[in-house]
Amino acid sequence: MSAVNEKKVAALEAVKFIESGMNVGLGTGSTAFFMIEAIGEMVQNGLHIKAVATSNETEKLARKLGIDVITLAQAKRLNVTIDGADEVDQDFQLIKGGGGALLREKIVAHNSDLNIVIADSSKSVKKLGKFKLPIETIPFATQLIIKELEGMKLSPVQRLKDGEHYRTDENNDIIDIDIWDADVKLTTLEQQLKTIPGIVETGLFLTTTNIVIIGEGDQAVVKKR
Ligand SMILES: O=C[C@H](O)[C@H](O)[C@H](O)COP(=O)(O)O
Repeated sequence: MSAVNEKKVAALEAVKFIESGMNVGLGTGSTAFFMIEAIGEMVQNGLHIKAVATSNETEKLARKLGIDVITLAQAKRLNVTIDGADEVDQDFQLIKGGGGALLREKIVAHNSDLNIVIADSSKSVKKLGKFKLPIETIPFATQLIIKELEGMKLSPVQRLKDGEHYRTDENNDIIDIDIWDADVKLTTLEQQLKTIPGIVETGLFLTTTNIVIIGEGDQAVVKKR
């Protein structure tokens, strides 16, 4: 079975956790797409939920499918959030942000009682870091942060789109860094990065995930923390 279908297998398992009356966080990306599509269908069939979107793209899709989208402030707290990941390890740690949505995704995950991550089997790794870690930076500081990250031997590369600097929904930059050979623990690395002024957030999600659902062929493998 192709990776695209494994994404759908994981997504369809995850939406079983959703019940009427819930506030639901909607992730971003090609895996989250299948989850949003499934929720749209459930709403058509009578499910009543309110949703908070982690990106403009997700919000647009959700509204198109008839899902009631509210702000995080209106929701106050989320019952469950379902989101994708670029990599997930055995300890429920993630790299996210390949699609540039890491900042809102991390805020939504932090404000959610239950965080479910869905992925195809290619995303499941023993060690995080083959995927370059995205970090979101304030444009005013980006070039100096790149110099600092070069000094930390993290091979920073500013993300581009159509030859221009990529801009997030919050109008920030993304720098992708190589953490594969970083000789510090991920928690330490996260702390080090967050102390650099101008780094708004990193794509390391180390503690928020409660459930990981991996599509393996036509099976959904559910792992609970
Ligand atoms: O910024 C994007 C998000 O973190 C996505 O959830 C992540 O990049 C995985 O995306 P996809 O499901 O398209 O591989």
